[in-house]
Amino acid sequence: MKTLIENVVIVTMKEEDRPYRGDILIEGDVIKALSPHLTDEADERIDGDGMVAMPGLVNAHQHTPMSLLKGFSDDLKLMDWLNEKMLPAEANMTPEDIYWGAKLSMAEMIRSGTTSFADMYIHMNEIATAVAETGMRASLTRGLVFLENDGGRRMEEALDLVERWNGRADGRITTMLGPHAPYTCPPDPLRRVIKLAEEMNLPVHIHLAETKEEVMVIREKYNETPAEYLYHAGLFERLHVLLAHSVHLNRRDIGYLKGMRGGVSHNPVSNLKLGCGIAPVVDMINQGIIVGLGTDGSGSATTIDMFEEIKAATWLQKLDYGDPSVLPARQVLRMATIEGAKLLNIDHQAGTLEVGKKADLILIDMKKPHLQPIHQVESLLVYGVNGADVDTTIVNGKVLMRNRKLLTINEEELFKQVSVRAQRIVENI
Ligand SMILES: N[C@@H](CCSC[C@H]1O[C@@H](n2cnc3c(=O)[nH]cnc32)[C@H](O)[C@@H]1O)C(=O)O
Ligand SMILES: [Zn+2]
Repeated sequence: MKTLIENVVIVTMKEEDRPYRGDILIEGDVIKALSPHLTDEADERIDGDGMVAMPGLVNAHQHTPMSLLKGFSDDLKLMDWLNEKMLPAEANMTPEDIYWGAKLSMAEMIRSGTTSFADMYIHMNEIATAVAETGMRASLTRGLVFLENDGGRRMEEALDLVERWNGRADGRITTMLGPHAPYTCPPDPLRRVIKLAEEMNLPVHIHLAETKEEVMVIREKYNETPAEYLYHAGLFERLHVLLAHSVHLNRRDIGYLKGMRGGVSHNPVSNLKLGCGIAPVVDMINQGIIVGLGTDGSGSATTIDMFEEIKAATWLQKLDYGDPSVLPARQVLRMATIEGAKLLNIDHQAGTLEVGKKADLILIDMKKPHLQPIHQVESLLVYGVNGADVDTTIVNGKVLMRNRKLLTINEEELFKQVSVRAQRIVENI
């Protein structure tokens, strides 16, 4: 199958490239050619006039089934929100609920230009099934909490996910191990997970230093900062690690992360809404730490439109530094694409438009009052575009949305399922 996208403004997101008008040839699941003018025959042609083509966005931190909990308990502090609302609601969720909640998030992500995501949750078999069906690319993790017991069952589920799904769905699914956070993982189980991840050659996905409260709790328990705690457990020695949040890091903490494999998912909308603070994004980047963007679950962020994260990320750093030149448009776009792909360990496949990479790309319709005229495409992509401007979403060479119509998800059925399920889940909370 060959698809030719013609006469489109191409933003490759490669360091050395600048936007240019041209054609893109997709053959099977890969980008076969990118050029100002192609003359190839194709089975399908897409007229790209008035559109911008860019790499699909990478959402580096998600809890997809939490879409069922959006708007249910806003304006609370993180620990109250988590312990009193989210965890009891999660206890009421059946595997089928998880499947539909995950699908709801995927519908929203495809609609707003996200092509891959990193997910940490429960009932991962159902999430993986939804990924296989919707056609997205994902890195999946069973969250591991070791508070009231040794987490044995959770560990078994984590390994079951790896065994069943790593490398599956045409290679679109990969897996990580997911010790949930410093405050839910005591030293012994944390070290066990680290050792296992090293033996199995799996990356690790974990929350870090999201709130001031967390810093206090870890100080009381271990007389360390959360970053020190992970460092001394050996997390940054060999493993590829995806750290979510990393809001409250001091200079020494950033030093511990320096040179690590993997990096940080910055989730500014969730941090803003939960009043967590402003992550030291520019300081981390200056130390060579890779920083990508994520939404966190819709339970906290409400919407999972990565274009909102793009705006929030750059606005926050500009405000924090009192300097509009920090995190310029191009850099924040790279965070949402290639840097995120590095975090998911899929940068050999995704994150830029390049011949030989998988065809994960989006077309953005610029024929809108808020996106005309076009002086600098990259500036408009950051400060102007929102998720609803995405016209077409392609993952692994397959078109998942065209002219804003979803092709792998039946939305009518989806909305029916989620409204009934969402009601039931929160009934007694
Ligand atoms: N609670 C599960 C395991 C963790 S899955 C991932 C967890 O992260 C939780 N979560 C979602 N957003 C956040 C956040 O911002 N910080 C910390 N945890 C979060 C979410 O509610 C979910 O429980 C169990 O008992 O087996
Ligand atoms: Zn999270």
